[in-house]
Amino acid sequence: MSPEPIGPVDASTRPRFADIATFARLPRLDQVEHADIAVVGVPFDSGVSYRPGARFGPAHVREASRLLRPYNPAQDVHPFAVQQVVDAGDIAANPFDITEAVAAVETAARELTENGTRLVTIGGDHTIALPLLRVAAERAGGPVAVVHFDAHLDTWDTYFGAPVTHGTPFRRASEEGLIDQEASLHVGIRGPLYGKDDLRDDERLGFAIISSVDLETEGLPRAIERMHARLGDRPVYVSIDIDVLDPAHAPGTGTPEAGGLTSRELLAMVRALGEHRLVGADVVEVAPAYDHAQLTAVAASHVAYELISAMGNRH
Ligand SMILES: N=C(N)NCCCC(=O)O
Ligand SMILES: [Zn+2]
Ligand SMILES: [Zn+2]
Repeated sequence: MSPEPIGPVDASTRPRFADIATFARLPRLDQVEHADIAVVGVPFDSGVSYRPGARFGPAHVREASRLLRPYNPAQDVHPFAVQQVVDAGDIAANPFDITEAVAAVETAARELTENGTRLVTIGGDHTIALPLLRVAAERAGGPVAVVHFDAHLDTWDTYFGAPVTHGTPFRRASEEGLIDQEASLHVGIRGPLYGKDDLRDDERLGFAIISSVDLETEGLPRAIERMHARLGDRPVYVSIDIDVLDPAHAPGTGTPEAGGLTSRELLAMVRALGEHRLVGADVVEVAPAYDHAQLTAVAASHVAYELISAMGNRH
C-alpha cells in the first residue's frame, strides 16, 4: 500500500507567511515516494510579443498560493488528500535560445511524467504549451483534446519569422498532430485580430471557439454545456492563459485585452472540467511587474487549485 499523501504545512500551527514558498506549502518532489500531480514552474518569457516579465510568474504564484486551504467545498474534495500533490520546483530554461529552452521543457516534462505523474505547470509565457503538449500527447498515446482559455487564439504562424513564440504554440501543436481536431476549443477569445483569415486558419487547425461575447450573451451554463459537448470523453489537456481574465481581475500579464472573463466565470468553467479525464494543465502568462496586491497571482493560484481539485475528483 502506498503511504497516505503528505499534505500542505498546517497554517493553524505554523504561520502561512513563514518558510520558503512551495505551491500551497506542499512537500517538494524529493520528499515523497511517488507524486500523482506535480506543480512545476517554467520561468521563461523569451517568446513574448509585447510586455516581458512572465519569467517571474512561478515565484509570484507560489507566494500567493500560501493562502490556499486543504478542503475545496466547491468541488467537495480534499485535493491534497485524495492524491499526492507536490512542488517539483522549476525547469530552468535557456533565456537566450528558444529552441534549446523548448527542448529542455520537453525533456524535463517527460522525466517528471515517467511514472504516471500529471503536471500542472506554472509559466512562463505561452510558448511552453508546445513542449508540454508534445509530452501530454505522447503519454496519452495520441492527440489530446485541448481546452485553451485565453484572450488570444495563439494559432498565428510566425512573428519576425520565428515559428515558436507565445502567439504560435497551438498552430505548431496542430501541425504536429498533438491535438484532437474534432474536440479542441478556445474559451474567452476577444479583441482585435490581424485579419479574418486568423479565424479561418484557426478553424482549419481544429479549434472551436466560445468567445468572451458568447459567454456574455449565452451565459455560463450554456458555455459549460458546449464545452462538455466538444470535449466528449477524450483525454483533455487544459491550457490557461491568465489574460483570459479581464485586466480588472488579472492586470499582471503581458498582452492584456479589455472585456474578459471574471475570475468567478473562469473558476466555474475549470470546476466543470472535473467530469473529464485531465491529462495535464498549465497556467501561464502571469507577469508580476504589472500586478497589484497579488490580484493576478491570487487568481492564478486559485485556478491551479481548481485544476488540481478537478483532477482529484476522478481519482
Ligand atoms: N499568448 C499571449 N498571451 N499572447 C499572444 C499575443 C500575440 C500577439 O502579440 O499578437
Ligand atoms: Zn493570451
Ligand atoms: Zn496565450
